[in-house]
Amino acid sequence: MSDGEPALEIEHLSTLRGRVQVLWDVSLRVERGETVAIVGPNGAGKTTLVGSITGLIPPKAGRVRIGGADVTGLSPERLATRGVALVPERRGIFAPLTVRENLQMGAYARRAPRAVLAADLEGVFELFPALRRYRDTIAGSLSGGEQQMVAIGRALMAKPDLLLLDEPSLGLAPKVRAENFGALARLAERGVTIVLVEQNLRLAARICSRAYLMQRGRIVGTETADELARSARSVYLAARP
Ligand SMILES: Nc1ncnc2c1ncn2[C@@H]1O[C@H](COP(=O)(O)OP(=O)(O)OP(=O)(O)O)[C@@H](O)[C@H]1O
Repeated sequence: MSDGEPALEIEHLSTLRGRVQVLWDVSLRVERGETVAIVGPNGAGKTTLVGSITGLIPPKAGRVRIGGADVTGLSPERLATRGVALVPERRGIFAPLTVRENLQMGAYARRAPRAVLAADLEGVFELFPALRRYRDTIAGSLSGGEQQMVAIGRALMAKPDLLLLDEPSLGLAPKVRAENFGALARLAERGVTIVLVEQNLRLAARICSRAYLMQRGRIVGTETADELARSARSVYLAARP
């Protein structure tokens, strides 16, 4: 990644799913060290946008730049070597492997010395103490929240320049959700660049400094964390009987 360039820059991205256009002229920019949310209702196109950034759903038009380098349409594997780590919706861990093996898989492309990898593993265990306890447990047998810790930990083992998370609050009980967002907040404080795709505005506002709002495949506005927290309150009040 070159100095001074934004961590992520998307310009005029349009993407089809089958024959249906799902993303329309999406542009956004995330500076290094920022934590930025992409929020919007079901079907707004958030997952498609993540897929277009990570090469799973190559765009029809537009550009994706990571640290100034054009990575449009690169495969997820190639993108991983450019410093982008994805925590996918529904987590995508290796269920038959142990927690430790899952975490080690995250570092496979790094060719770092053993001592460095051991220190990084220790860093993940410090962030998620539950994983230290379960390091030799089969990951598939853990709770949803713990599996998400594994997925985030695995992404961190890649030492990413950009951490992308797709709906990390999905389907989790409030307590473990709060724990996991606490860990993300600590990562944000340490200067990890985070792009968080989220439907839960209140949670997004807790860790992000600003947000892009998506609706029907377009970016329709931006909000600061305070504005986002206020919108979360008004959505909540509007939903009350
Ligand atoms: N394989 C597909 N073929 C055609 N249309 C699709 C396909 N997958 C998704 N879509 C449509 O694309 C639109 C955006 O979906 P996407 O999953 O990106 O939204 P989202 O904001 O991530 O929503 P969610 O929170 O439900 O995941 C939706 O209207 C959806 O119906």
